[in-house]
Amino acid sequence: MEHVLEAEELGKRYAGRWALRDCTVRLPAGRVAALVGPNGAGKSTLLHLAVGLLRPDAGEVRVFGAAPYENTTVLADIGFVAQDTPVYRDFTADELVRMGGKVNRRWDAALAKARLAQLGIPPRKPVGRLSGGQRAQVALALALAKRPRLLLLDEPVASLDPLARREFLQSLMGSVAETGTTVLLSSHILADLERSCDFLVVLQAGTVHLSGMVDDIVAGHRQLVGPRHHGEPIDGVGAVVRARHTDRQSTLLVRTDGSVRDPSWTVHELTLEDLILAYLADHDAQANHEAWGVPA
Ligand SMILES: Nc1ncnc2c1ncn2[C@@H]1O[C@H](COP(=O)(O)OP(=O)(O)OP(=O)(O)O)[C@@H](O)[C@H]1O
Repeated sequence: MEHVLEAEELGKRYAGRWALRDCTVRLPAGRVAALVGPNGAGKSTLLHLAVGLLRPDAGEVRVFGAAPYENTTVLADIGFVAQDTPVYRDFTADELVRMGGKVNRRWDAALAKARLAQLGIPPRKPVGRLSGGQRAQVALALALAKRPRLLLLDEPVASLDPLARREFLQSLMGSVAETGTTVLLSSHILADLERSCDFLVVLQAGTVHLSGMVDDIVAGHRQLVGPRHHGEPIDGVGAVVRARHTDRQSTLLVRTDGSVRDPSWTVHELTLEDLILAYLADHDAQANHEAWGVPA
C-alpha cells in the first residue's frame, strides 16, 4: 500500500515541552483522513511538520518520501489551509486566484472560480470584509486550485454553518474522488467525520492513540454492559480500552476480533463519534489536576 505521509517517532518541543512525541502514523494514498483530539493535543503541530513549517526535534516525517522541512520541492504537491485561514485580507478573491497562477506550477484558476461562483463569494470584495466562513471557502478554493496530491486542512469547517459544512465536505469528497488527492483534516466536529472520512488518527497529549481505517476501527470495537468487572478475561475480548463501574455494573469499551460470547454481557455497537469520545474521555484528568494543584 502506498503511503503519502509517514511519521516515525516524530517529536516536536516548544520551550522544552513536548507538543508531539513518538508520533508514528502512516496515511494511505487516496484517503480522506480525520485528525482528531482535544485542544492542545498536537494536531496543528503535526500538520505544520508535514508541510515543512516546523523542523522535527525527534524522529522524522516524510511526505511522498521526502522530508518537507529540508526538501522544499515536495511542497508543490501539498496544499495547506491553516487554522486561521490566512488569506491576504486586502486582496479580493479574484485577485487571489490570479496571484495563485503566478506562484504555482500547476494552477487551475477555472476550478477556483467555478467553486467561488457556486458558493456566491463576491469576486471583487476584499476578503478581509467577507465572513469567516466565506474566507474559509476562499482559502479552500485556492488550496484546491493548486491541484495538490496531499491536502492538509487545519479545522477547515470550524467557521462554517451546518449547510456550508455539509457542502464543503461533500465537495471535498467529490474532488478527492476525481483527482485521487489524499486529505488530512483536523476537526472537533465529530458527527461529520463518519460520513466524510475513511481514515482516522486520534491524537491525545502529543501521541497517537488510535489510527486506521474507519470501518476497521468501528468493526473492531464494542461496548459491553454487564456485572461488575474486576479485570478477569472475557471470551472474545482482545483488550479493554476503557472501563466505568458502579457498585454492581461495569461498562467497558473493548477491542474485539470476533463476537463476545459470554452471555452475561450485553453487547452494543458504537458510532465513530461515541468511540472517539470514549478514547478521549478522562485521559489526562489526573495530570491536568496535578498541574493546577487541585484534587482530581
Ligand atoms: N508556538 C508555540 N509555542 C509554545 N507552545 C506551543 C506553540 N504552539 C503550540 N504549543 C503547545 O503545543 C501543544 C500542541 O499545540 P497544537 O496547536 O499543536 O494543538 P492542537 O491539537 O492543534 O490544538 P487545538 O485543537 O486547540 O487547535 C499545546 O500544549 C500548545 O500549548
